[in-house]
Amino acid sequence: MSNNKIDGKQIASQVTEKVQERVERLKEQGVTPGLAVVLVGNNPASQTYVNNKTKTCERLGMHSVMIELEENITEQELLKHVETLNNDKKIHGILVQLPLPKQIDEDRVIAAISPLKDVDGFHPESVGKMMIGQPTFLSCTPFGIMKLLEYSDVEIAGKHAVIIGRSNIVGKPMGQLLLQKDATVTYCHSKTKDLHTFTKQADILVVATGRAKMIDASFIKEGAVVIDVGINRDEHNKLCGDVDFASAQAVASKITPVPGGVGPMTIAMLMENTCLAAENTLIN
Ligand SMILES: NC(=O)C1=CN([C@@H]2O[C@H](COP(=O)(O)OP(=O)(O)OC[C@H]3O[C@@H](n4cnc5c(N)ncnc54)[C@H](OP(=O)(O)O)[C@@H]3O)[C@@H](O)[C@H]2O)C=CC1
Ligand SMILES: Nc1nc(=O)c2c([nH]1)NC[C@@H]1CN(c3ccc(C(=O)N[C@@H](CCC(=O)O)C(=O)O)cc3)C=[N+]21
Repeated sequence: MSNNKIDGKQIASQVTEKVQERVERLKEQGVTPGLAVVLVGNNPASQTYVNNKTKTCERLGMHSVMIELEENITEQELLKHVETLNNDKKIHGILVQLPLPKQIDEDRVIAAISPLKDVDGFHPESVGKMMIGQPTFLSCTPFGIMKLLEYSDVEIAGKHAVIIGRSNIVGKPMGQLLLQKDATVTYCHSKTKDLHTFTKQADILVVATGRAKMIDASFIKEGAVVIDVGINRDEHNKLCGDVDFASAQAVASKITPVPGGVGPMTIAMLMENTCLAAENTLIN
């Protein structure tokens, strides 16, 4: 199996093309969708993602602002910035890049973002709505993975989906979205005993652990679809996923690479969510 790579970059560009059309329609009605990205401190990896986000905005004709704040900012000061953005009519989406420095309570910052501008889908109101299947902003990475599966004609109903990782931003919402499409869902995490037993049953395996190349062919059932969320650096400082791609590709029916898999989809869905937030201002 050599032609089984899912091209996330290509699918992301199909998604952003549709977003671009919606941006043009919004502009005809006098609204330019605007995204604010808040970056605290100078983590070089975060800087790269944030730059990708603002560049994509510009390419699609959207308005974007980047707010860079000192590592030692207080929680109160950060909350003030969020409040200003909540009240800014030119801004439809707010993303506060995570993780935040330790003096800041992430939950409080996320809760301070207006749910109408919560394009990350991290606010408790958005998470709650997602859980009960009401329309809302969906967390960009799991949302992007659902699109990848859709564009790649992967059947979900009745399949056993195994998720490794249970973070609030990737693992947990991923399981919910797959459940809503009638998959049978199993969550694994660092306390899971005998991980192989579970992963070997997976028709769809989503890996989001942050452990470089931890999943090789021995964990994978012949013909499974493998989605690699991880973004790590290997021993040569090269970008790599949580899956050992060369090994896994030989047994998977379809597999996402890193880079060029889930990452570009996360950004595409952020653009779609920002566009939706702007459209909502015309309806409400
Ligand atoms: N491509 C993209 O767009 C994005 C990529 N990422 C990347 O995805 C990865 C995961 O991100 P995120 O969910 O935020 O990470 P977290 O660190 O928040 O969560 C990692 C999860 O993996 C579990 N885990 C860790 N080690 C093991 C192990 N050895 N066996 C089984 N489970 C394990 C943890 O278990 P426990 O809960 O028990 O600690 C935890 O639930 C990272 O590499 C991150 O950089 C993240 C967001 C977007
Ligand atoms: N509030 C918040 N929202 C996030 O969505 C969020 C976050 N915080 N913190 C960090 C993680 C990580 N994340 C990525 C997004 C895109 C790529 C991406 O575009 N990756 C490219 C490669 C990028 C590179 O070259 O480094 C790829 O996989 O092809 C990666 C990772 C979003 N996150």
